[in-house]
Amino acid sequence: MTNEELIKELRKYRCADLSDAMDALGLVDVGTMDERMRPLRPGIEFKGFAHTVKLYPKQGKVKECKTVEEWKEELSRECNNIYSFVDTITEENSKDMVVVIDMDGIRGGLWGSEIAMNMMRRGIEGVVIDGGCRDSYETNLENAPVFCTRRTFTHSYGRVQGGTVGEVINCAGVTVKPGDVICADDDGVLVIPREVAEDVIKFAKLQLEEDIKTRSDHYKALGFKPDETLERLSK
Ligand SMILES: O=C([O-])CC(=O)C(=O)O
Ligand SMILES: [Mg+2]
Repeated sequence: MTNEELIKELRKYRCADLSDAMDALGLVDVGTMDERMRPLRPGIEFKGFAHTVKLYPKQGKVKECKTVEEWKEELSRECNNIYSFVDTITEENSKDMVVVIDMDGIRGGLWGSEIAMNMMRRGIEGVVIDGGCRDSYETNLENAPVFCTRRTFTHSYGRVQGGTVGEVINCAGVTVKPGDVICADDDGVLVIPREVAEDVIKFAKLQLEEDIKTRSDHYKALGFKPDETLERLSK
C-alpha cells in the first residue's frame, strides 16, 4: 500500500477502532498518548504522518529589557531560535503531515493564533504538542487543527529553546518516529508505527463494521434519525 492509499483508508476509522486493532495485534497502549493531550475544541479530527520536532527547556536567566526597542530585538532573536523548525515545513512537503512537538510538557504557549494560520497556509493536517497553546479563542475561530497538553497565555520566550527536527521523540508518553501515523480525534491521540499500520486496518474494519451495524439497530429501535458517522466506511 502506498502512503497515500494507507492514509485514505485509515481516515475512515475512529481512534477507538484503531486502538482496538492495536490491542488485537498485542500492542496494548503502545501508541496511546497521555490523556492530557486534548483537542483545542470538540470535533477536531485528523490523520497524517509525523514530522517530529524536539524543543528544549530554556536554561539560564533571560535578559531584562530597558526599552521597547531592546525587547523587540531580544524577542525576535529568541523567536528565530525557538521557531527555526518552521522553515522545515513547506507547501511542497506538508501533504498529509502532522507536526508532532516534544517540548517536555513545558507551559510556554508555542502555538498561538498566528502560527496556527501560518501552518494552515503551509498545508499541514494538524499539530500535536506536548506543551502549550495560547490565543485559544482566536485559534478556535480559525478552525485550526491543534492538540496540546496545556492551554496558557504565556509565550514560549524564556521558557523554551530550539532543538532538532526529524528525530525520534517522546510526545505525551509515546515514542514517535518520523513517518509514524498520527491519529487524532475527540478521544485523544494514537500513534501507529508505519510498519504495523496495514495490519491495523484489517482489524479496525471489523470493529467499525460491527459498531455501525449495532448502532444502526439502536437508532431504528429508538426511532432517531441516524447520525452521519454511520456512513464513515463508505467515504
Ligand atoms: O507569537 C508567538 O510566538 C505565539 C503566538 O502567540 C502566536 O502564534 O499567535
Ligand atoms: Mg499570538
